[in-house]
Amino acid sequence: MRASLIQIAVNDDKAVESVNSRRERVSSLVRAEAGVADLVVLPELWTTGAFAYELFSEEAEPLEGPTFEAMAKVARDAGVWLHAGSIPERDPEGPLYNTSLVFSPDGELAAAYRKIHRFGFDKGEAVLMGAGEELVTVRLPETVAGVTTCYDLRFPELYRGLVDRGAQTLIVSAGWPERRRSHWTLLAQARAVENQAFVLACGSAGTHAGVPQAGHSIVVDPWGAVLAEAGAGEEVLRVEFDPAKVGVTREQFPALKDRQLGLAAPTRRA
Ligand SMILES: O=C(O)CCC(=O)C(=O)O
Repeated sequence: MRASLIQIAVNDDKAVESVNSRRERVSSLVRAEAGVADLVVLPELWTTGAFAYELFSEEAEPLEGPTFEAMAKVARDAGVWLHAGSIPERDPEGPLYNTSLVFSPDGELAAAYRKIHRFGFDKGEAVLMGAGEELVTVRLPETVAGVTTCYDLRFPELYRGLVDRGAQTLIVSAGWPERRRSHWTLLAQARAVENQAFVLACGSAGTHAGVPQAGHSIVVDPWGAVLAEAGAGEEVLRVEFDPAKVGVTREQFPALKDRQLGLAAPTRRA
């Protein structure tokens, strides 16, 4: 399977690049992967920038808004599976959500995932957006992918839940800050090793509301080996991997079978 992770540089200054111009630029970048990739992955909140909190409400869209339309079209044009990163979604009945969209090569919505773990503790996304409640997997041609977003990467129980639903590839779409880049790399490898799954983690470049982004999108195999890693700037990270390696790894080193499921339920909060 051939995957392209497009590590978009987001500048939240609209005088430098408007949301519309970025949508067009990203569409061209995805279109350029026609014939090169089976799956394309984009970062979290690339229309606004993950830390440009004041833009969330201003640029929020209904699920089937302009980004949905543009990404559905470009998935079809390019003939690729497209994880189109996430949008600030305005639910007419409720709050904003940080919602990832996955399209099939015929431009149909294959999955929508509302980020479960919101970042910011008592500010930012954690207060401006609602929390998703549903784990989401999507069946791709050669693998089942679990869909996750940025801060989710710190919560291993989410990934175990996805594995229990059949996930063999774990996709992380992120706007991870440079300040904690070492955590990003370490956690991506940890999620791959402990779940014996591929991890495709697509970050963002640039600076969002004064927060420099880590970039360093990374693809890790089920043994924890880094197959590809991007630098800090805008880049298309291309990788080819064999999804069958998940089954082989799980069979040859069957650690997942030794889980003690009775330990999983938390008894208290830290
Ligand atoms: O967990 C982190 O260090 C970064 C998380 C984050 O930036 C996000 O979820 O938007």
